Amino acid sequence: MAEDNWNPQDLITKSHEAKECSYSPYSKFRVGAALLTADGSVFTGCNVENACTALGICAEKTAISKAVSEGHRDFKAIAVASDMVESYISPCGGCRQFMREFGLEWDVYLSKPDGTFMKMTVEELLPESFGPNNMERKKAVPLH
Ligand SMILES: O=c1ccn([C@H]2C[C@H](O)[C@@H](CO)O2)c(=O)[nH]1
Ligand SMILES: [Zn+2]
Repeated sequence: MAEDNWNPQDLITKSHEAKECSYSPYSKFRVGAALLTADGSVFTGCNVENACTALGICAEKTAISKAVSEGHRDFKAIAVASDMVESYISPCGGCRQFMREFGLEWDVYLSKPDGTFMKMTVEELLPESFGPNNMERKKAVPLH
């Protein structure tokens, strides 16, 4: 996906494709995510549940962790997909905080299976948030 020339619909399609890998035998609620980084890479994720149900991980967290663990911290957008046709999938509070760690001014596309979406910034999803700037004495080690 080219850096300055990307189509939200492509990212949304990738999030629905990622949903196909959802491991959700307990909730039967499939979620997929596709995260676009500043250099044009896309990292996808799905929710991964567990018999110890509290240990499940959301699709958004999976995608963000994949990207960060491969050296990406600069994000442009994340698309999120579920099977709900009546309402847009809405990231849980934990995922909103997870997104916020990497900035407030990037976009979240909340989608439906027909490809329609609602676009919100991370800041709109999590106003008045607590973030890395509130932890100035614990600066992250820079990548390069
Ligand atoms: O935005 C969301 C909302 C829910 N879930 C997952 C968590 C759990 O596996 C299932 C039901 O909550 O959906 C996500 O992955 N992302
Ligand atoms: Zn979540």
